[in-house]
Amino acid sequence: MKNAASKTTPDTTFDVIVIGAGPIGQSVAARARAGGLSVAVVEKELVGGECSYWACIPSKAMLRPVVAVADARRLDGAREAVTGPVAAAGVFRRRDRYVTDWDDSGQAQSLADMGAHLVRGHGRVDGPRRVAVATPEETIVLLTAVHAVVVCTGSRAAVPDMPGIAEAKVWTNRTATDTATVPGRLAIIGGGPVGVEMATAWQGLGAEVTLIAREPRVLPQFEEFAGELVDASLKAAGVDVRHSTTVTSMRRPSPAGPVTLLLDDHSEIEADEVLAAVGRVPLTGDIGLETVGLTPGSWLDVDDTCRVRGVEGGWLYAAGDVNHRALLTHQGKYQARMVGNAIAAQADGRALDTSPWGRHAATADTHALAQVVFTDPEVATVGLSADQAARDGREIRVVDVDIPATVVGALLYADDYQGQARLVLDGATDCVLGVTFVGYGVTELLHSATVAVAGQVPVSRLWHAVPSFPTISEVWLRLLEALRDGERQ
Ligand SMILES: Cc1cc2nc3c(=O)[nH]c(=O)nc-3n(C[C@H](O)[C@H](O)[C@H](O)COP(=O)(O)OP(=O)(O)OC[C@H]3O[C@@H](n4cnc5c(N)ncnc54)[C@H](O)[C@@H]3O)c2cc1C
Ligand SMILES: NC(=O)c1ccc[n+]([C@@H]2O[C@H](COP(=O)([O-])OP(=O)(O)OC[C@H]3O[C@@H](n4cnc5c(N)ncnc54)[C@H](O)[C@@H]3O)[C@@H](O)[C@H]2O)c1
Repeated sequence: MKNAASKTTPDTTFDVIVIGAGPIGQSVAARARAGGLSVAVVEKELVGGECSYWACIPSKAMLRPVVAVADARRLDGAREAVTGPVAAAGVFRRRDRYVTDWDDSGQAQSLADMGAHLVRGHGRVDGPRRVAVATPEETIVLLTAVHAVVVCTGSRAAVPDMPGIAEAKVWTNRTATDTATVPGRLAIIGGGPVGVEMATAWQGLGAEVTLIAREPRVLPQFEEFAGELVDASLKAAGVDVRHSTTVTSMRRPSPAGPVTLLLDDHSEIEADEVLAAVGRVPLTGDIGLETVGLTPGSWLDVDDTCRVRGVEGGWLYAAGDVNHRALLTHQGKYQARMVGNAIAAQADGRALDTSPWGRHAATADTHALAQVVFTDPEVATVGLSADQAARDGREIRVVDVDIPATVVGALLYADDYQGQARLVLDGATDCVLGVTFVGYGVTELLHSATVAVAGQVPVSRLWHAVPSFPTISEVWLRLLEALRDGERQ
């Protein structure tokens, strides 16, 4: 791992201090600089964070070649051109290029270009408006913030507690995205986004993957049909998917030998590596929260402007994974824009607009959260699922369409298209509350749905948004027709 040279400044008072230079910290810095404020950014590892080097970027760099080959295999005429397996070495080279060989000098330069001061080292809050940075040179740099400190320290992989797990040396998202050899057999614990994406990638790269999901289906937090379609496709690709199954212990008697996993049904699985994909833990254990009356190790509880609750003076903010609102890069960057704008507005003496959908309220986190899971088929979803809307006590209308049965553009895209779409409407206003698409090539459709949900577009107006023929986006028309046909019955 290479680090760009450290650069601190003699001036230790800044308008804003950001702890953590992942995508979210960088975005806060950019907005605060755009608002005319001076900014220090503290980073203990690589500028760019988990997302750039061990999460979004490397995982998608590895998945795209796997899915491109699968796409070709779904087309008569193109299928014949695929004459061998995915070349893992080429995929790893591609990934290494996208993570710039884990060298952050380019991203450090971007911070410098925006006029933010990078301080390399471990940052800790040190009482009100102060941050102490333990530098690699073993000095302490004390920084003072005039307006705000923003915690953007992100999260790390959770590792389940069970006998034998320490000796088994399990993979986390880091190993799963920076390893350059394909294990013969890979067992994955957890059927969330990390579990299903990594199962897709590593099975595609040649490993024999077993996916162990605690719930009755994978992707339990999404619409039921999403989990079912992804589940079926993983099985069709050769993944051994076990549902409603828990690993109770594991043993790896020899460090270079295989791992044996004991399951709750008393059966055993042998694997060469095991990936823990069971969620995240906040990186707040050692950032000085106790100096301002907060609990170390906890997710930071924030309001809609991402200001941390319970801190006198309101100078502490938290954005990105660390506040647990939405563990996604784009949603965190959205929060960062709110935070940067709010701090700049307050520094200027301007009032904040914190009303729902206001300029300084991250309303989309709760009402228009968008996410794509890059499996094959992909899952693209925004807003509320039918279950979430019902749990909120809303009166809703739900309509589903079978994409290959109704959308010719989908069939032109893939000869054996698999997919489904769901529209969730507010029964009182007929506005779009949520949309889920599952299918090949649906990722780029998602933003149409995001605009409809965030814009609270009513169905009557959607009829005037005419999708082009013959594209997969004609699924919108089929959803409206299914809704109208349902009304006639
Ligand atoms: C395998 C995987 C794939 C993913 N894919 C996607 C995807 O496709 N799309 C998507 O939207 N999201 C994806 N995510 C989620 C995404 O990675 C996170 O939501 C995102 O990284 C959060 O950004 P962040 O800036 O809050 O935290 P991070 O990216 O974790 O950055 C935090 C930074 O803070 C630094 N830091 C921590 N503590 C300190 C300290 N005390 N002092 C100084 N610096 C500190 C860290 O070194 C790090 O650089 C994925 C996650 C995983 C695990
Ligand atoms: N494309 C994307 O947007 C993308 C991709 C990867 C990750 N992410 C984000 O990163 C975060 C982490 O993802 P994740 O999949 O690790 O977490 P997750 O919390 O979304 O899913 C983890 C799954 O593991 C299960 N689990 C928990 N403990 C377990 C145990 N001991 N044994 C078996 N199963 C167990 C959970 O029930 C859950 O289904 C999520 O918020 C996710 O949205 C996003």
